[in-house]
Amino acid sequence: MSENKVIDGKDFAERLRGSIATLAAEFEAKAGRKAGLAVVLVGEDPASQVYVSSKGKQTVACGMASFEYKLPADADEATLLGMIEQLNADPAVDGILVQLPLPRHLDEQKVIATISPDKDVDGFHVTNAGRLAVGQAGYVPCTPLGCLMLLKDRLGDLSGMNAVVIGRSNIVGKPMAQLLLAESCTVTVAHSRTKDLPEVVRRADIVVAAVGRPEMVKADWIKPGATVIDVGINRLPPAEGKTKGRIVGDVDYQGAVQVAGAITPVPGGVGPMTIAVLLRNALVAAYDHIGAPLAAERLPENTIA
Ligand SMILES: Nc1nc(=O)c2c([nH]1)NC[C@@H]1CN(c3ccc(C(=O)N[C@@H](CCC(=O)O)C(=O)O)cc3)C=[N+]21
Repeated sequence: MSENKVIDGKDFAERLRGSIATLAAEFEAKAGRKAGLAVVLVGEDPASQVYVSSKGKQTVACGMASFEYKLPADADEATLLGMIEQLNADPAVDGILVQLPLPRHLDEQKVIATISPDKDVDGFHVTNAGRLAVGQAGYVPCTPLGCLMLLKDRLGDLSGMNAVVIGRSNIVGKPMAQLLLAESCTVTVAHSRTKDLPEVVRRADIVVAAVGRPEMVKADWIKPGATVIDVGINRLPPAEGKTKGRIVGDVDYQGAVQVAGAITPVPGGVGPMTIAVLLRNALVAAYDHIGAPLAAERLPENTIA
Protein backbone atom coordinates (compact mmCIF):
# COMPACT_ATOMS: atom_id res chain seq x y z
CA MET A 1 0.00 0.00 0.00
CA SER A 2 1.37 3.36 -1.00
CA GLU A 3 1.63 5.63 2.01
CA ASN A 4 2.51 8.56 -0.22
CA LYS A 5 -0.62 10.67 -0.17
CA VAL A 6 0.90 13.62 -1.95
CA ILE A 7 0.20 13.81 -5.68
CA ASP A 8 3.33 15.47 -7.03
CA GLY A 9 2.12 17.55 -9.98
CA LYS A 10 5.48 19.22 -10.35
CA ASP A 11 7.20 15.90 -10.92
CA PHE A 12 4.46 14.59 -13.21
CA ALA A 13 4.58 17.80 -15.27
CA GLU A 14 8.35 17.52 -15.60
CA ARG A 15 8.04 13.99 -17.00
CA LEU A 16 5.26 15.11 -19.32
CA ARG A 17 7.50 17.91 -20.62
CA GLY A 18 10.21 15.31 -21.26
CA SER A 19 7.91 13.32 -23.57
CA ILE A 20 6.75 16.54 -25.22
CA ALA A 21 10.37 17.56 -25.90
CA THR A 22 11.02 14.24 -27.69
CA LEU A 23 7.95 14.70 -29.90
CA ALA A 24 8.80 18.37 -30.48
CA ALA A 25 12.26 17.38 -31.79
CA GLU A 26 10.63 14.81 -34.11
CA PHE A 27 8.24 17.48 -35.26
CA GLU A 28 11.07 19.84 -36.13
CA ALA A 29 12.90 17.15 -38.12
CA LYS A 30 9.72 16.34 -40.02
CA ALA A 31 8.37 19.84 -40.60
CA GLY A 32 11.59 21.81 -40.99
CA ARG A 33 10.38 24.27 -38.38
CA LYS A 34 9.66 24.29 -34.67
CA ALA A 35 6.16 23.96 -33.27
CA GLY A 36 5.14 27.49 -32.22
CA LEU A 37 3.09 28.90 -29.36
CA ALA A 38 2.02 32.56 -29.19
CA VAL A 39 1.01 34.14 -25.90
CA VAL A 40 -0.74 37.51 -25.80
CA LEU A 41 -0.76 39.54 -22.60
CA VAL A 42 -2.82 42.71 -22.26
CA GLY A 43 -1.85 44.96 -19.37
CA GLU A 44 0.74 44.65 -16.66
CA ASP A 45 -0.70 42.49 -13.90
CA PRO A 46 2.45 41.23 -12.13
CA ALA A 47 1.07 37.71 -11.49
CA SER A 48 0.11 37.38 -15.17
CA GLN A 49 3.58 38.52 -16.20
CA VAL A 50 5.12 35.78 -14.07
CA TYR A 51 2.87 33.09 -15.64
CA VAL A 52 3.56 34.34 -19.16
CA SER A 53 7.33 34.36 -18.72
CA SER A 54 7.22 30.90 -17.13
CA LYS A 55 5.19 29.60 -20.10
CA GLY A 56 7.70 31.13 -22.52
CA LYS A 57 10.68 29.54 -20.78
CA GLN A 58 9.09 26.09 -20.67
CA THR A 59 8.03 26.35 -24.32
CA VAL A 60 11.63 27.00 -25.36
CA ALA A 61 12.96 24.32 -22.98
CA CYS A 62 10.73 21.78 -24.77
CA GLY A 63 12.21 22.73 -28.15
CA MET A 64 9.27 24.78 -29.34
CA ALA A 65 9.19 28.40 -30.52
CA SER A 66 7.67 30.96 -28.17
CA PHE A 67 6.18 34.22 -29.40
CA GLU A 68 5.20 36.77 -26.77
CA TYR A 69 3.05 39.79 -27.52
CA LYS A 70 2.33 42.53 -25.03
CA LEU A 71 -0.30 45.20 -25.37
CA PRO A 72 -0.90 48.13 -23.00
CA ALA A 73 -3.77 47.82 -20.51
CA ASP A 74 -5.77 50.42 -22.47
CA ALA A 75 -5.34 48.71 -25.86
CA ASP A 76 -8.55 48.88 -27.87
CA GLU A 77 -10.52 45.88 -29.04
CA ALA A 78 -9.69 46.36 -32.72
CA THR A 79 -5.96 46.23 -31.96
CA LEU A 80 -6.27 42.99 -30.01
CA LEU A 81 -8.60 41.34 -32.54
CA GLY A 82 -6.29 42.43 -35.38
CA MET A 83 -3.33 40.86 -33.60
CA ILE A 84 -5.23 37.59 -33.15
CA GLU A 85 -6.18 37.56 -36.83
CA GLN A 86 -2.53 37.97 -37.79
CA LEU A 87 -1.59 35.07 -35.53
CA ASN A 88 -4.41 32.96 -37.01
CA ALA A 89 -2.85 33.52 -40.45
CA ASP A 90 0.78 33.01 -39.36
CA PRO A 91 2.06 29.55 -40.40
CA ALA A 92 4.79 29.65 -37.70
CA VAL A 93 2.14 29.83 -34.98
CA ASP A 94 0.39 26.58 -34.04
CA GLY A 95 -1.20 27.66 -30.79
CA ILE A 96 -2.57 30.98 -29.52
CA LEU A 97 -3.20 31.81 -25.88
CA VAL A 98 -4.67 35.15 -24.81
CA GLN A 99 -3.99 35.50 -21.11
CA LEU A 100 -7.18 35.92 -19.07
CA PRO A 101 -8.67 37.82 -17.35
CA LEU A 102 -8.60 40.72 -19.79
CA PRO A 103 -9.02 44.37 -18.77
CA ARG A 104 -12.71 45.12 -18.23
CA HIS A 105 -13.23 47.18 -21.38
CA LEU A 106 -12.45 44.12 -23.55
CA ASP A 107 -15.11 41.51 -24.33
CA GLU A 108 -13.57 38.14 -23.43
CA GLN A 109 -16.09 36.07 -25.39
CA LYS A 110 -15.52 38.12 -28.52
CA VAL A 111 -11.75 37.78 -28.15
CA ILE A 112 -11.94 33.99 -27.68
CA ALA A 113 -14.33 33.70 -30.64
CA THR A 114 -11.72 35.38 -32.85
CA ILE A 115 -9.06 32.72 -32.16
CA SER A 116 -9.11 30.05 -34.85
CA PRO A 117 -10.49 26.87 -33.20
CA ASP A 118 -7.58 24.86 -34.62
CA LYS A 119 -5.10 27.14 -32.80
CA ASP A 120 -7.19 27.41 -29.63
CA VAL A 121 -4.82 25.44 -27.38
CA ASP A 122 -6.65 26.76 -24.29
CA GLY A 123 -9.80 24.98 -25.50
CA PHE A 124 -11.96 28.01 -24.69
CA HIS A 125 -13.56 28.54 -28.13
CA VAL A 126 -17.21 27.42 -28.29
CA THR A 127 -16.25 25.00 -31.05
CA ASN A 128 -13.86 23.19 -28.72
CA ALA A 129 -16.23 23.42 -25.74
CA GLY A 130 -18.91 21.86 -27.96
CA ARG A 131 -16.60 19.10 -29.14
CA LEU A 132 -15.82 18.21 -25.55
CA ALA A 133 -19.52 18.23 -24.66
CA VAL A 134 -20.42 15.79 -27.45
CA GLY A 135 -17.29 13.62 -27.16
CA GLN A 136 -15.46 14.68 -30.32
CA ALA A 137 -11.70 15.18 -30.44
CA GLY A 138 -10.74 18.80 -29.86
CA TYR A 139 -8.65 21.00 -27.61
CA VAL A 140 -9.47 20.51 -23.94
CA PRO A 141 -8.76 23.27 -21.38
CA CYS A 142 -5.32 22.72 -19.85
CA THR A 143 -6.13 22.83 -16.14
CA PRO A 144 -8.95 20.24 -16.14
CA LEU A 145 -7.05 17.96 -18.53
CA GLY A 146 -4.04 18.16 -16.21
CA CYS A 147 -6.28 17.27 -13.26
CA LEU A 148 -7.65 14.27 -15.14
CA MET A 149 -4.14 13.05 -15.93
CA LEU A 150 -3.24 13.18 -12.24
CA LEU A 151 -6.45 11.34 -11.29
CA LYS A 152 -5.98 8.56 -13.82
CA ASP A 153 -2.34 8.18 -12.87
CA ARG A 154 -3.31 7.72 -9.22
CA LEU A 155 -6.60 5.83 -9.50
CA GLY A 156 -6.55 4.08 -12.87
CA ASP A 157 -10.11 3.44 -14.07
CA LEU A 158 -12.45 6.11 -12.70
CA SER A 159 -15.72 4.52 -13.82
CA GLY A 160 -18.53 4.47 -11.29
CA MET A 161 -16.77 6.83 -8.91
CA ASN A 162 -18.64 9.72 -7.31
CA ALA A 163 -16.93 12.94 -8.37
CA VAL A 164 -17.81 16.33 -6.94
CA VAL A 165 -16.53 19.39 -8.81
CA ILE A 166 -16.78 22.57 -6.76
CA GLY A 167 -17.00 25.51 -9.15
CA ARG A 168 -18.78 25.95 -12.49
CA SER A 169 -16.48 28.18 -14.53
CA ASN A 170 -16.08 27.71 -18.28
CA ILE A 171 -12.33 27.38 -17.73
CA VAL A 172 -12.24 24.67 -15.06
CA GLY A 173 -15.51 23.48 -13.48
CA LYS A 174 -17.61 22.79 -16.58
CA PRO A 175 -14.90 21.12 -18.68
CA MET A 176 -13.74 19.13 -15.62
CA ALA A 177 -17.27 17.80 -15.18
CA GLN A 178 -17.42 16.83 -18.88
CA LEU A 179 -14.11 14.97 -18.67
CA LEU A 180 -15.13 13.07 -15.54
CA LEU A 181 -18.48 12.21 -17.11
CA ALA A 182 -16.65 10.87 -20.17
CA GLU A 183 -14.67 8.65 -17.74
CA SER A 184 -18.03 7.32 -16.47
CA CYS A 185 -17.93 9.01 -13.09
CA THR A 186 -21.17 10.06 -11.42
CA VAL A 187 -20.59 13.79 -11.48
CA THR A 188 -22.01 16.52 -9.25
CA VAL A 189 -21.18 20.14 -10.00
CA ALA A 190 -21.47 22.23 -6.83
CA HIS A 191 -21.28 26.02 -6.65
CA SER A 192 -22.05 29.03 -4.47
CA ARG A 193 -25.79 28.24 -4.34
CA THR A 194 -25.37 24.55 -3.51
CA LYS A 195 -27.28 23.56 -0.39
CA ASP A 196 -25.28 21.83 2.33
CA LEU A 197 -22.02 21.72 0.42
CA PRO A 198 -20.12 19.83 3.15
CA GLU A 199 -22.68 17.00 2.95
CA VAL A 200 -22.43 16.88 -0.86
CA VAL A 201 -18.62 16.76 -0.73
CA ARG A 202 -18.71 13.96 1.88
CA ARG A 203 -20.18 11.61 -0.73
CA ALA A 204 -17.27 12.15 -3.11
CA ASP A 205 -14.60 9.61 -4.01
CA ILE A 206 -13.03 12.40 -6.07
CA VAL A 207 -13.15 16.08 -5.07
CA VAL A 208 -12.01 18.79 -7.49
CA ALA A 209 -11.98 22.21 -5.81
CA ALA A 210 -11.98 25.16 -8.21
CA VAL A 211 -13.66 28.07 -6.48
CA GLY A 212 -10.89 30.53 -5.74
CA ARG A 213 -11.59 30.81 -2.02
CA PRO A 214 -8.58 30.19 0.18
CA GLU A 215 -8.84 26.99 2.27
CA MET A 216 -12.63 26.84 1.96
CA VAL A 217 -12.87 23.04 1.79
CA LYS A 218 -12.38 21.64 5.29
CA ALA A 219 -10.98 18.31 6.44
CA ASP A 220 -14.31 17.12 7.85
CA TRP A 221 -15.93 17.50 4.41
CA ILE A 222 -13.62 14.84 2.98
CA LYS A 223 -14.62 11.17 2.93
CA PRO A 224 -11.77 9.11 4.37
CA GLY A 225 -9.62 7.81 1.52
CA ALA A 226 -11.01 10.23 -1.10
CA THR A 227 -8.76 11.77 -3.76
CA VAL A 228 -8.60 15.57 -3.56
CA ILE A 229 -7.50 17.79 -6.47
CA ASP A 230 -6.97 21.40 -5.44
CA VAL A 231 -7.10 23.81 -8.38
CA GLY A 232 -7.06 26.99 -6.28
CA ILE A 233 -4.09 29.34 -6.26
CA ASN A 234 -4.83 32.06 -3.68
CA ARG A 235 -2.33 34.47 -2.27
CA LEU A 236 -3.04 35.25 1.39
CA PRO A 237 -2.42 38.74 2.79
CA PRO A 238 1.18 39.10 3.95
CA ALA A 239 1.94 38.18 7.56
CA GLU A 240 3.14 40.91 9.93
CA GLY A 241 6.43 42.32 8.65
CA LYS A 242 6.33 40.39 5.36
CA THR A 243 5.82 41.78 1.86
CA LYS A 244 4.31 38.71 0.18
CA GLY A 245 1.59 36.42 1.49
CA ARG A 246 1.67 32.61 1.31
CA ILE A 247 0.02 30.83 -1.62
CA VAL A 248 -2.71 28.41 -0.58
CA GLY A 249 -5.29 26.34 -2.43
CA ASP A 250 -9.08 26.10 -2.05
CA VAL A 251 -8.59 23.19 0.38
CA ASP A 252 -7.36 23.27 3.97
CA TYR A 253 -4.36 21.13 3.07
CA GLN A 254 -2.98 20.50 6.56
CA GLY A 255 -6.36 19.16 7.69
CA ALA A 256 -7.40 17.37 4.50
CA VAL A 257 -4.11 15.50 4.07
CA GLN A 258 -4.92 13.61 7.30
CA VAL A 259 -8.21 12.29 5.92
CA ALA A 260 -7.72 12.03 2.14
CA GLY A 261 -6.31 9.00 0.35
CA ALA A 262 -4.38 11.34 -1.92
CA ILE A 263 -4.20 15.11 -2.39
CA THR A 264 -2.47 17.68 -4.60
CA PRO A 265 -0.43 20.34 -2.79
CA VAL A 266 -0.46 24.06 -3.65
CA PRO A 267 1.98 25.04 -5.01
CA GLY A 268 3.42 22.00 -6.79
CA GLY A 269 0.14 20.30 -7.75
CA VAL A 270 -2.20 21.37 -10.52
CA GLY A 271 -0.39 24.63 -11.47
CA PRO A 272 2.63 23.03 -13.14
CA MET A 273 0.33 20.59 -14.97
CA THR A 274 -1.56 23.48 -16.57
CA ILE A 275 1.54 24.69 -18.38
CA ALA A 276 2.71 21.20 -19.37
CA VAL A 277 -0.71 20.44 -20.91
CA LEU A 278 -0.61 23.76 -22.76
CA LEU A 279 2.64 22.65 -24.42
CA ARG A 280 1.09 19.27 -25.17
CA ASN A 281 -1.92 20.90 -26.81
CA ALA A 282 0.37 23.17 -28.86
CA LEU A 283 2.32 20.16 -30.07
CA VAL A 284 -0.89 18.33 -31.02
CA ALA A 285 -1.91 21.44 -32.97
CA ALA A 286 1.45 21.58 -34.75
CA TYR A 287 1.20 17.99 -35.97
CA ASP A 288 -2.37 18.65 -37.10
CA HIS A 289 -1.23 21.73 -39.02
CA ILE A 290 1.28 19.77 -41.10
CA GLY A 291 -1.36 17.18 -41.93
CA ALA A 292 0.30 14.44 -39.84
CA PRO A 293 -1.88 14.20 -36.74
CA LEU A 294 -0.29 12.44 -33.77
CA ALA A 295 -1.81 9.03 -33.19
CA ALA A 296 -3.50 8.80 -29.79
CA GLU A 297 -1.10 6.11 -28.59
CA ARG A 298 1.90 8.32 -29.39
CA LEU A 299 0.53 11.14 -27.28
CA PRO A 300 2.11 11.47 -23.87
CA GLU A 301 -0.43 10.71 -21.17
CA ASN A 302 -3.25 10.73 -23.62
CA THR A 303 -6.56 10.88 -21.86
CA ILE A 304 -9.02 11.83 -24.54
CA ALA A 305 -10.49 9.60 -27.21
N1 LIG B 1 -5.80 31.99 -21.34
C1 LIG B 1 -5.30 31.60 -20.16
N2 LIG B 1 -4.88 30.34 -19.98
C2 LIG B 1 -4.35 29.95 -18.79
O1 LIG B 1 -3.97 28.77 -18.64
C3 LIG B 1 -4.24 30.90 -17.73
C4 LIG B 1 -4.68 32.21 -17.97
N3 LIG B 1 -5.23 32.53 -19.18
N4 LIG B 1 -4.61 33.17 -17.03
C5 LIG B 1 -3.97 32.91 -15.76
C6 LIG B 1 -4.13 31.47 -15.36
C7 LIG B 1 -3.20 31.03 -14.26
N5 LIG B 1 -2.41 29.95 -14.80
C8 LIG B 1 -1.43 29.28 -14.10
C9 LIG B 1 -0.54 28.41 -14.68
C10 LIG B 1 0.46 27.80 -13.95
C11 LIG B 1 0.63 28.03 -12.61
C12 LIG B 1 1.73 27.41 -11.87
O2 LIG B 1 2.59 26.76 -12.44
N6 LIG B 1 1.78 27.54 -10.53
C13 LIG B 1 2.83 26.99 -9.70
C14 LIG B 1 3.55 28.10 -8.96
C15 LIG B 1 2.67 28.91 -8.05
C16 LIG B 1 3.40 30.14 -7.52
O3 LIG B 1 4.29 29.94 -6.67
O4 LIG B 1 3.11 31.27 -7.98
C17 LIG B 1 2.26 25.98 -8.74
O5 LIG B 1 1.05 25.94 -8.52
O6 LIG B 1 3.06 25.18 -8.22
C18 LIG B 1 -0.27 28.88 -12.01
C19 LIG B 1 -1.28 29.49 -12.74
C20 LIG B 1 -2.75 29.76 -16.10
N7 LIG B 1 -3.72 30.61 -16.48
